[in-house]
Amino acid sequence: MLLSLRGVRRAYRGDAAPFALEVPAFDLAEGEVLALAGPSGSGKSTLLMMLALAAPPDAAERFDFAGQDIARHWKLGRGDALADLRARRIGVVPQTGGLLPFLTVEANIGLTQRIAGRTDADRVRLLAEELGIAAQLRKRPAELSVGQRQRAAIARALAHRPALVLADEPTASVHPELADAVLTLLKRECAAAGAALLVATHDPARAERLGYPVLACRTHAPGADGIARSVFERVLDIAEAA
Ligand SMILES: Nc1ncnc2c1ncn2[C@@H]1O[C@H](COP(=O)(O)OP(=O)(O)OP(=O)(O)O)[C@@H](O)[C@H]1O
Repeated sequence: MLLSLRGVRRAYRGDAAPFALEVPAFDLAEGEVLALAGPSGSGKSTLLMMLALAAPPDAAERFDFAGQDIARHWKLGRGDALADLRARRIGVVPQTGGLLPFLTVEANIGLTQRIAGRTDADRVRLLAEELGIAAQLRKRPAELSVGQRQRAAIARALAHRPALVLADEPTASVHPELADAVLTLLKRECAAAGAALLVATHDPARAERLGYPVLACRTHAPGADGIARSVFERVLDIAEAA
């Protein structure tokens, strides 16, 4: 199993609208694809940030990723181990590309490789070809169309051969035909690279139509304690689910 979480929780407290994300159980196998669906404010980004090892859980009975005990790393303050895992094993596709404006498209795509200490110019070119942006490699991001930027962001997320790609609403800022293309390319490239893929989306119907299994969260209005809750749950072990 690439990712296995049990009894994980992350909460935002404070007087105004406290919120808790609860993950009683969540499994994702190597190379698996999944769309995470839920209304605005249901905690999709919070879950992705935690899975990107960028935000700690408040509680975690188990949080394993790529054979490592993430709950223990957080508990021991092993920021170096978390950063190293993030750099080598995780790719992120942000909502609007997130490319660095002062680097060429080629350097932007190669950035994840440089951070992971694994440069491979051939792979950068191959990904750019597969994603139809090979002619754009010498340009800066501002000289690309929105769709080309999103494709460059997909290439960058995969350039260092991560085990897991996380995409937070990667189609939120593109028009509908392009949204289909982005989701299709993302799935195809992750499959080709053997990477697992998690995509947060407002639009589960589109994801489903394009062949993504969809995990919908359960949302609960604030109870007596005033805390709104969202629950993401998915168990792959049949014995455990029974
Ligand atoms: N830094 C923060 N401090 C306090 N509350 C926060 C913080 N970040 C998010 N929240 C709250 O946590 C809840 C979940 O937010 P999150 O961004 O994870 O939802 P989302 O499903 O990704 O929403 P959207 O689809 O609109 O992007 C929301 O109620 C939000 O107001």
